[in-house]
Amino acid sequence: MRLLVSPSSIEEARSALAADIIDVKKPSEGSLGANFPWVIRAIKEMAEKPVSAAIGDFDYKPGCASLAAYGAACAGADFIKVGLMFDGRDRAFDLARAVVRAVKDDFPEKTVVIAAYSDYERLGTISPFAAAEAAAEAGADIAMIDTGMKDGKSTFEFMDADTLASYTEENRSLGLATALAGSLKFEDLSALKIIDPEIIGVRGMVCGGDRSCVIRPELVEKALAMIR
Ligand SMILES: O=C[C@H](O)COP(=O)(O)O
Repeated sequence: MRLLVSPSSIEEARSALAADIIDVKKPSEGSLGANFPWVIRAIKEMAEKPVSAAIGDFDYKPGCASLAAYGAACAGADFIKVGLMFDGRDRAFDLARAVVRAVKDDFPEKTVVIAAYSDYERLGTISPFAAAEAAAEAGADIAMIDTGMKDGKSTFEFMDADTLASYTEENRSLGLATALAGSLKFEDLSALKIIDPEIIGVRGMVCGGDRSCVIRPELVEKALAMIR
Protein backbone atom coordinates (compact mmCIF):
# COMPACT_ATOMS: atom_id res chain seq x y z
CA MET A 1 0.00 0.00 0.00
CA ARG A 2 1.56 3.30 -1.11
CA LEU A 3 0.97 6.63 0.60
CA LEU A 4 -0.08 9.54 -1.58
CA VAL A 5 0.05 12.95 0.11
CA SER A 6 -1.55 16.06 -1.39
CA PRO A 7 0.34 19.32 -0.87
CA SER A 8 -1.23 22.54 -2.14
CA SER A 9 1.97 24.49 -2.85
CA ILE A 10 5.65 24.11 -3.61
CA GLU A 11 6.51 25.04 0.00
CA GLU A 12 4.13 22.46 1.39
CA ALA A 13 5.43 19.80 -1.00
CA ARG A 14 8.79 20.00 0.81
CA SER A 15 7.04 18.67 3.92
CA ALA A 16 5.54 15.78 1.94
CA LEU A 17 8.68 14.51 0.23
CA ALA A 18 8.81 11.31 2.26
CA ALA A 19 5.48 10.17 0.78
CA ASP A 20 5.47 7.55 -1.97
CA ILE A 21 3.52 9.81 -4.34
CA ILE A 22 3.33 13.60 -4.18
CA ASP A 23 -0.13 14.67 -5.35
CA VAL A 24 -0.34 18.28 -6.48
CA LYS A 25 -3.74 19.87 -5.99
CA LYS A 26 -5.45 23.12 -5.07
CA PRO A 27 -7.97 22.33 -2.34
CA SER A 28 -9.46 25.83 -2.59
CA GLU A 29 -10.77 24.83 -6.05
CA GLY A 30 -12.44 21.61 -4.91
CA SER A 31 -11.78 18.11 -3.70
CA LEU A 32 -9.67 17.43 -6.81
CA GLY A 33 -8.93 21.07 -7.56
CA ALA A 34 -6.22 21.63 -10.17
CA ASN A 35 -3.09 23.60 -9.39
CA PHE A 36 -1.04 25.61 -11.89
CA PRO A 37 1.22 23.86 -14.42
CA TRP A 38 4.26 25.77 -13.10
CA VAL A 39 3.55 24.41 -9.62
CA ILE A 40 3.31 20.85 -10.96
CA ARG A 41 6.56 21.36 -12.88
CA ALA A 42 8.44 22.82 -9.88
CA ILE A 43 7.29 20.00 -7.59
CA LYS A 44 8.26 17.40 -10.19
CA GLU A 45 11.73 18.97 -10.44
CA MET A 46 12.11 18.99 -6.65
CA ALA A 47 10.70 15.55 -5.80
CA GLU A 48 12.62 12.46 -6.73
CA LYS A 49 9.31 10.66 -6.52
CA PRO A 50 6.30 10.03 -8.72
CA VAL A 51 4.14 13.13 -8.91
CA SER A 52 0.41 13.08 -9.35
CA ALA A 53 -1.74 16.04 -10.40
CA ALA A 54 -5.45 16.50 -9.83
CA ILE A 55 -7.08 18.24 -12.80
CA GLY A 56 -10.45 19.07 -11.28
CA ASP A 57 -13.89 17.84 -10.23
CA PHE A 58 -15.42 17.81 -13.69
CA ASP A 59 -18.91 18.28 -15.01
CA TYR A 60 -19.49 16.34 -18.21
CA LYS A 61 -16.90 18.21 -20.28
CA PRO A 62 -14.67 15.65 -22.01
CA GLY A 63 -12.90 18.26 -24.16
CA CYS A 64 -12.07 20.47 -21.22
CA ALA A 65 -10.96 17.50 -19.11
CA SER A 66 -8.79 16.06 -21.89
CA LEU A 67 -7.01 19.38 -22.38
CA ALA A 68 -6.42 19.75 -18.63
CA ALA A 69 -5.11 16.18 -18.52
CA TYR A 70 -2.74 16.85 -21.40
CA GLY A 71 -1.53 20.01 -19.66
CA ALA A 72 -0.82 18.16 -16.42
CA ALA A 73 1.05 15.42 -18.30
CA CYS A 74 3.14 18.00 -20.21
CA ALA A 75 3.91 19.77 -16.92
CA GLY A 76 5.49 16.56 -15.64
CA ALA A 77 2.81 14.72 -13.69
CA ASP A 78 3.26 10.94 -13.71
CA PHE A 79 -0.30 10.34 -12.48
CA ILE A 80 -3.17 12.39 -13.92
CA LYS A 81 -6.27 12.33 -11.75
CA VAL A 82 -9.74 13.49 -12.73
CA GLY A 83 -12.93 13.56 -10.65
CA LEU A 84 -16.33 12.70 -12.13
CA MET A 85 -18.72 15.23 -10.65
CA PHE A 86 -21.71 14.05 -12.71
CA ASP A 87 -23.85 10.96 -13.16
CA GLY A 88 -24.23 8.47 -16.00
CA ARG A 89 -22.02 5.53 -16.93
CA ASP A 90 -21.86 6.30 -20.68
CA ARG A 91 -20.91 9.89 -19.98
CA ALA A 92 -18.27 8.68 -17.49
CA PHE A 93 -16.85 6.46 -20.23
CA ASP A 94 -16.73 9.38 -22.71
CA LEU A 95 -14.84 11.62 -20.32
CA ALA A 96 -12.50 8.88 -19.09
CA ARG A 97 -11.76 7.82 -22.68
CA ALA A 98 -10.96 11.43 -23.66
CA VAL A 99 -8.59 11.81 -20.71
CA VAL A 100 -6.89 8.47 -21.39
CA ARG A 101 -6.35 9.36 -25.04
CA ALA A 102 -5.10 12.86 -24.22
CA VAL A 103 -2.48 11.43 -21.86
CA LYS A 104 -1.52 8.14 -23.49
CA ASP A 105 -1.20 9.26 -27.13
CA ASP A 106 1.92 11.22 -26.16
CA PHE A 107 2.79 9.69 -22.78
CA PRO A 108 1.91 5.98 -22.81
CA GLU A 109 3.94 5.42 -19.63
CA LYS A 110 1.82 7.80 -17.55
CA THR A 111 -0.97 6.69 -15.26
CA VAL A 112 -4.57 7.84 -15.52
CA VAL A 113 -6.66 7.89 -12.35
CA ILE A 114 -10.45 8.16 -12.58
CA ALA A 115 -11.97 9.29 -9.29
CA ALA A 116 -15.54 9.07 -8.07
CA TYR A 117 -16.87 10.13 -4.71
CA SER A 118 -17.81 8.08 -1.66
CA ASP A 119 -20.52 10.68 -0.89
CA TYR A 120 -21.97 10.28 -4.40
CA GLU A 121 -25.51 9.88 -3.06
CA ARG A 122 -25.59 13.31 -1.45
CA LEU A 123 -23.82 14.81 -4.50
CA GLY A 124 -26.04 13.08 -7.09
CA THR A 125 -22.97 11.82 -8.98
CA ILE A 126 -21.90 8.45 -10.38
CA SER A 127 -21.22 5.62 -7.94
CA PRO A 128 -17.57 4.56 -7.60
CA PHE A 129 -18.47 1.04 -8.80
CA ALA A 130 -20.02 2.29 -12.05
CA ALA A 131 -17.19 4.80 -12.52
CA ALA A 132 -14.60 2.01 -12.16
CA GLU A 133 -16.31 -0.06 -14.88
CA ALA A 134 -16.25 2.95 -17.20
CA ALA A 135 -12.61 3.65 -16.27
CA ALA A 136 -11.55 0.10 -17.10
CA GLU A 137 -13.41 0.13 -20.41
CA ALA A 138 -11.75 3.47 -21.25
CA GLY A 139 -8.26 2.08 -20.61
CA ALA A 140 -7.50 3.98 -17.38
CA ASP A 141 -5.12 2.52 -14.80
CA ILE A 142 -6.50 3.37 -11.36
CA ALA A 143 -9.99 3.80 -9.94
CA MET A 144 -10.15 6.12 -6.98
CA ILE A 145 -12.58 7.09 -4.26
CA ASP A 146 -12.41 10.43 -2.47
CA THR A 147 -15.01 12.55 -0.74
CA GLY A 148 -16.46 15.20 -3.03
CA MET A 149 -17.55 17.51 -0.26
CA LYS A 150 -14.79 18.24 2.24
CA ASP A 151 -16.79 18.81 5.39
CA GLY A 152 -14.83 16.49 7.66
CA LYS A 153 -16.96 13.41 6.92
CA SER A 154 -14.77 10.47 6.01
CA THR A 155 -15.21 7.98 3.19
CA PHE A 156 -15.86 5.37 5.92
CA GLU A 157 -19.01 7.31 6.88
CA PHE A 158 -20.41 6.71 3.39
CA MET A 159 -18.96 3.30 2.47
CA ASP A 160 -18.14 0.65 5.05
CA ALA A 161 -15.00 -1.50 5.09
CA ASP A 162 -16.74 -4.46 3.40
CA THR A 163 -17.95 -2.26 0.55
CA LEU A 164 -14.49 -0.75 0.10
CA ALA A 165 -12.96 -4.25 0.10
CA SER A 166 -15.43 -5.37 -2.60
CA TYR A 167 -14.63 -2.24 -4.60
CA THR A 168 -10.89 -2.99 -4.39
CA GLU A 169 -11.44 -6.62 -5.37
CA GLU A 170 -13.73 -5.73 -8.28
CA ASN A 171 -11.19 -3.21 -9.52
CA ARG A 172 -8.53 -5.92 -9.53
CA SER A 173 -10.78 -8.15 -11.58
CA LEU A 174 -11.25 -5.25 -14.01
CA GLY A 175 -7.45 -4.85 -14.27
CA LEU A 176 -7.43 -1.61 -12.27
CA ALA A 177 -5.46 -0.60 -9.21
CA THR A 178 -7.36 1.15 -6.40
CA ALA A 179 -6.73 4.41 -4.56
CA LEU A 180 -8.80 5.25 -1.48
CA ALA A 181 -9.04 8.69 0.10
CA GLY A 182 -11.49 11.03 1.79
CA SER A 183 -10.72 12.51 5.20
CA LEU A 184 -8.97 9.31 6.26
CA LYS A 185 -7.71 9.25 9.83
CA PHE A 186 -4.82 7.47 11.55
CA GLU A 187 -7.36 5.18 13.22
CA ASP A 188 -8.59 4.05 9.78
CA LEU A 189 -5.17 2.71 8.79
CA SER A 190 -5.62 -0.75 10.31
CA ALA A 191 -8.87 -1.26 8.38
CA LEU A 192 -7.22 0.09 5.22
CA LYS A 193 -4.38 -2.41 5.57
CA ILE A 194 -6.96 -5.20 5.51
CA ILE A 195 -8.81 -3.68 2.55
CA ASP A 196 -5.39 -3.46 0.87
CA PRO A 197 -5.81 -0.90 -1.92
CA GLU A 198 -2.66 -0.14 -3.91
CA ILE A 199 -2.72 3.52 -2.76
CA ILE A 200 -4.22 5.58 0.04
CA GLY A 201 -4.50 9.34 -0.38
CA VAL A 202 -4.37 11.80 2.50
CA ARG A 203 -4.13 15.45 3.30
CA GLY A 204 -6.10 16.32 6.45
CA MET A 205 -4.55 13.37 8.32
CA VAL A 206 -1.02 14.69 7.83
CA CYS A 207 -2.06 18.29 8.51
CA GLY A 208 -3.12 17.20 11.99
CA GLY A 209 -6.76 16.62 11.16
CA ASP A 210 -7.56 19.98 9.67
CA ARG A 211 -7.49 20.43 5.91
CA SER A 212 -6.89 24.16 6.25
CA CYS A 213 -3.59 23.60 8.13
CA VAL A 214 -0.29 22.77 6.48
CA ILE A 215 1.32 19.38 6.04
CA ARG A 216 3.55 18.31 8.92
CA PRO A 217 6.51 16.13 7.89
CA GLU A 218 6.44 14.19 11.15
CA LEU A 219 2.83 13.16 10.47
CA VAL A 220 3.80 11.96 6.97
CA GLU A 221 6.50 9.83 8.61
CA LYS A 222 4.00 8.55 11.18
CA ALA A 223 1.55 7.49 8.47
CA LEU A 224 4.34 5.79 6.50
CA ALA A 225 5.50 3.91 9.59
CA MET A 226 1.95 2.75 10.32
CA ILE A 227 1.34 1.32 6.85
CA ARG A 228 4.69 -0.47 6.48
O1 LIG B 1 -6.11 12.58 -2.68
C1 LIG B 1 -6.27 12.71 -1.46
C2 LIG B 1 -6.95 13.87 -0.88
O2 LIG B 1 -6.17 15.01 -0.95
C3 LIG B 1 -7.44 13.59 0.46
O3 LIG B 1 -7.63 14.77 1.21
P1 LIG B 1 -8.25 14.62 2.67
O4 LIG B 1 -7.48 13.54 3.36
O5 LIG B 1 -8.04 15.95 3.31
O6 LIG B 1 -9.67 14.28 2.46
